[in-house]
Amino acid sequence: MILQKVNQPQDLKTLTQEELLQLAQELRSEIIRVCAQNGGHLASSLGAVELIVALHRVFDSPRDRLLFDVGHQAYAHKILTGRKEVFHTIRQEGGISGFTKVSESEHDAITVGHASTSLANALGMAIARDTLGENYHVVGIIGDGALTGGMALAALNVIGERKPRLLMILNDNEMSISENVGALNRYFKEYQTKKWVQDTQKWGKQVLEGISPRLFSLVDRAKEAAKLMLHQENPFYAWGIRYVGPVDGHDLPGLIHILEQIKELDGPTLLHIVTQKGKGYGVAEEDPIYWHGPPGFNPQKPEKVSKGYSWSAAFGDAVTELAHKEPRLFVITPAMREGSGLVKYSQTHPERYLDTGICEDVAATVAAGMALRGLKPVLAIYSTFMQRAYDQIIHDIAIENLSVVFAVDRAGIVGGDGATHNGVFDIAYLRTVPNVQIAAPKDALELRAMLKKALELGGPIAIRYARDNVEKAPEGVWPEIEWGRWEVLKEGSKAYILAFGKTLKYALEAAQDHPEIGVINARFLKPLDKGMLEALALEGYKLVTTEDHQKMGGFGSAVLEALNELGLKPDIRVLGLPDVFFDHGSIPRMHREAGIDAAAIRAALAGMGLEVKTAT
Ligand SMILES: CC(=O)c1sc(CCOP(=O)(O)OP(=O)(O)O)c(C)[n+]1Cc1cnc(C)nc1N
Ligand SMILES: [Mg+2]
Repeated sequence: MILQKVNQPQDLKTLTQEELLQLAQELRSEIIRVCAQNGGHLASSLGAVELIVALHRVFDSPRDRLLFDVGHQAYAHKILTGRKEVFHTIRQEGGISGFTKVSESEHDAITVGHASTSLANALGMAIARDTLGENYHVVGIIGDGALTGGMALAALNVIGERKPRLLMILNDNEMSISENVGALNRYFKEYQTKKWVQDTQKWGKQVLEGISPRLFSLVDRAKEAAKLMLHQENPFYAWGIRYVGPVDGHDLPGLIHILEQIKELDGPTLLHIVTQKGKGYGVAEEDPIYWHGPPGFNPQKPEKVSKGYSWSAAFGDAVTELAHKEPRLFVITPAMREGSGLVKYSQTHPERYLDTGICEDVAATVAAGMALRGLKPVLAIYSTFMQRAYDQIIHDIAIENLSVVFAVDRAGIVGGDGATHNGVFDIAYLRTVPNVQIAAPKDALELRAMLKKALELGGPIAIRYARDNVEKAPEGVWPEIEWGRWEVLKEGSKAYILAFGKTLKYALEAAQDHPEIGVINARFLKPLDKGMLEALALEGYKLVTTEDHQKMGGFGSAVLEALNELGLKPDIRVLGLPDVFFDHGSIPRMHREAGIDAAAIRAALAGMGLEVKTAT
């Protein structure tokens, strides 16, 4: 086993070409083995194995800085940089992160999880290096999906003007999570498949390698330059960035050779490599969408497993049905078709579906344009990724009170993806925006009622739901809902728990066998049900609010502000996430630690003088 001899990147420098090829295979096997037990970003990491081996062969991490965009494809990088003994803990409770993370290793140049940040970060590092008179390489590694993000494209614009010594590697597998989209993606697809590019590459390489590698490399570079000239419409040419490629991203000797050739070039260079997502593992090559991020599986007999009926599926079913009745409904996703439950919708209503690529800001403002011209856009977006559209929500949608429905998925702590993916800030940043309304359904039926009502009401409305399973609602059923009214689920004689969203299940658990404790489905946060709140306070009930969101600025804050406006001071406790980031791990454990679960609710009630069983 070669991997036994490799603990740090410098151990690659002495390996022969055969040993490096063997190492790549061993890395692949280890990634498959660990993803089979833990789940994880299998297909992306398999596709980046040769690239990562070549990078650590040619460059000197941690002196040289390797920045992985999104960071989900970096499993081989983690194994090669001193973490092979703990790689089996990836994404697990107390284990290493599933993305690169600065605090985890000196070899992890950036902490990531959101796409499209690597190039701007790399530019910053290159400028710092040059300003401080230091000397090391900065390499940004970005996928074709991440390159659809505005941040990445804008960074190229600055890089091409400033022209620092910087290497960018476009890992082009034509996939985001779904098939990749966008004009740039289409251009490269044509460009790569241009017959003459492929033929010249293949023929040229065979003939010239027979003569002399030195001659080959000279001609190889001449051909690159010629191609660039021939392809003046090549967008990188316009950006003032030297473009090299496309080259085979699985040809390890070829990658090492070309990286050595371009490593010392001055100015910004983009190396375009073509890879296969899922490379080396049949099922993942055939279906890189499912195997982008599978749960655990049997490595000998890998099969797709259903993860149950989720909130995303409930949303997808509802919006697919609604679109039959509402011809102006139009659904937008920023590159999360599968994650947002939109596969069926996209097949049923392709003419009213748009995948913008990984650009949530663009998606939000496209929705604004649609609303301005008579459509009823529904933007399906994860809470965490909606952070990328904050200004657009204010500037392009809320000021004019445009009718955009935000189907906010993954609201709350999400588990394996950790701090970069938790959806725990959206209430705070949405509720301060005038005209925006915020609701959280308790089940799939209430989701349908809210979606339908939101489309009727108009204005910017966010309907948020967690990364969780939910009971399927019957087709064709569209209940009415009294907008802005909370729902008493359980009467209480002394206290009420006001639960917003996912914590409702904890509230019901806490109130079980306690006739003195009532439970309210506080499903509307903006507008808050001030009438019910006032009545509860005036009647002297003790109150506890709960939410799977930062305590600061969340649902509880809204309740306290309302009570203050009403001039009421009931005995109240606000339970929410503390002012820290939650890493990857078990959601129930993090909820327990955060103090928002049933035990925490009972402890709060006990602290207010109620006789409750505190052990649940
Ligand atoms: C992990 C995660 O959240 C991923 S990985 C991924 C596809 C990236 O495609 P790319 O071509 O860059 O890489 P590839 O998988 O190797 O093909 C998306 C859209 N996401 C979700 C997502 C959405 N939006 C933003 C801003 N960031 C992320 N990370
Ligand atoms: Mg890709």
